[in-house]
Amino acid sequence: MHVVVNAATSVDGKLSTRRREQVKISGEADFARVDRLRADSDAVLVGVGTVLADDPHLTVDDADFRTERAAAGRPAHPARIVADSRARTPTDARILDDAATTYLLVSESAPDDRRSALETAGATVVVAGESRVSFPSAFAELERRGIDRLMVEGGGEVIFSLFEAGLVDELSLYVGSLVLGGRDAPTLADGEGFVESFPSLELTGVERIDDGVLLTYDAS
Ligand SMILES: NC(=O)C1=CN([C@@H]2O[C@H](COP(=O)(O)OP(=O)(O)OC[C@H]3O[C@@H](n4cnc5c(N)ncnc54)[C@H](O)[C@@H]3O)[C@@H](O)[C@H]2O)C=CC1
Ligand SMILES: Nc1nc(O)c(N)c(N[C@@H]2O[C@H](COP(=O)(O)O)[C@@H](O)[C@H]2O)n1
Repeated sequence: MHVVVNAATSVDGKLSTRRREQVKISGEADFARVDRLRADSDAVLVGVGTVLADDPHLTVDDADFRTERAAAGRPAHPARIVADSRARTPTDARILDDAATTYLLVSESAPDDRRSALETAGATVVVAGESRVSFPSAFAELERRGIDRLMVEGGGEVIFSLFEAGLVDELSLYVGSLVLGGRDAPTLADGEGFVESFPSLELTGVERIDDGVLLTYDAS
């Protein structure tokens, strides 16, 4: 599976505010680029922290991109995937509507009643890992279900885990021209943090978009 992480941060590396409220960091042209990335993907993944904070829809906005996908025999929208160890996704989350297939990656510790409620709400539940989602085994299962190109949209906990597991192939990072600050605000990669061996990236592109900069990296 080819994994592309995309995120937008402030110049001080924050994904959102200390209140974890969504901030529009990207401008119009960058959101159009993100839409293109979604349209080129088999699935888009976020963590449950992002679902709880943003209630995202994760569908393709541009009708031409959807038509292009349909012409290639693909569903109009990529599948949506939530990493949600304890099945905390609300049953009325936008990600569970019938616009696209939604996979919920849960761990063995997810309560049965929450799993059933989310299945009833339309999710396809995949169990991987004991207390938290094991991305290597979850991705192997997703690959068996036909997901070869995966886009990851955040947040910082999930992105850290994917770097830690060596599962990131590409990173595209839009740096908007604003400062969010806050020692508790989420950053591109949170989690435990690395102390000895750091994932190193190869810078493959620098481009001005809107009033910010798109940095692209090869991480494989
Ligand atoms: N500016 C941007 O591009 C984006 C910003 N955001 C912002 O990021 C914040 C949410 O990020 P986070 O709180 O970091 O949450 P997150 O979206 O990374 O989700 C973390 C949760 O995922 C679950 N999870 C399951 N297995 C896991 C594993 N192996 N490793 C890590 N997590 C695992 C856990 O329940 C964990 O609490 C929000 O404020 C949101 O607005 C989110 C996405 C993109
Ligand atoms: N690329 C990007 N730029 C920003 O400025 C952002 N705030 C985000 N956030 C991500 O977009 C998701 C919202 O998706 P929908 O519009 O609801 O489909 C949000 O959940 C973050 O993953 N991204």
